[in-house]
Amino acid sequence: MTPVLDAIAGGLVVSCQAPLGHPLREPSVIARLAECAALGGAAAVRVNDPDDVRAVKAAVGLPVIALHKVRADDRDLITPRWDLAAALATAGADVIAVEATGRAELPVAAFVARIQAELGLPVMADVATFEQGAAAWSAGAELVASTLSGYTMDSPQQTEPDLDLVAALAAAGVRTVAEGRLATPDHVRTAFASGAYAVVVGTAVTDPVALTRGLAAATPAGLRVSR
Ligand SMILES: CC(=O)N[C@H](C=O)[C@@H](O)[C@H](O)[C@H](O)COP(=O)(O)O
Repeated sequence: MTPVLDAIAGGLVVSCQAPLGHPLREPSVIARLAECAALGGAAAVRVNDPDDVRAVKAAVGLPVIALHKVRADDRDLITPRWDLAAALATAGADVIAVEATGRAELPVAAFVARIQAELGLPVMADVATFEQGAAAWSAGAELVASTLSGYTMDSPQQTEPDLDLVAALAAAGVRTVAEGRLATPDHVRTAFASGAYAVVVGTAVTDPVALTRGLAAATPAGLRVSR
């Protein structure tokens, strides 16, 4: 087992990301979010794009699970190309997260094998369904994450985390990371009770716009606006 897998076992990974146009979309700010995650007891952070990876690596000693989002017609794809994975490794990534839904430029087995062989890094396969997760695990991905469930046509659309997917993958012996819409300590506890190896939380920790929106929507003024 690689040391980074030991480091995140049973732990919280904080996803420190900000989408294009977000006021926090600036590497030095993302690095500050990663510092907060470290102070709060995170086992690792998940970070988008090489500039942010470099800034975070300079700021904290935590392992970095790195990805590079690419906008497609319907949604962001997670590191769908080899050149993006290689650039993340150069920036200091400890784990490469990849699109494992069949929409990367390489079939999952070839992509995973190339990252492991040429970059020497473990792979987190981001999936939406059990079949994709089982295939990525068979292909040798060190971690399989439920990241994309709810964001594809072939996965359940829901506001809650897909802990059924986490439970099914874990029961099949897959080293499974619960990611996507986890927002409360109860979600975290339930994810581990479902067999998760680690959990990733993003928005609920690092997006004050989303947090404000949720609270504002509960005010009389917010309720009037949303009607
Ligand atoms: C679907 C997709 O593109 N997910 C991205 C993956 O890196 C991020 O935008 C999410 O914030 C991350 O997965 C954590 O999830 P949540 O923010 O729900 O805790």
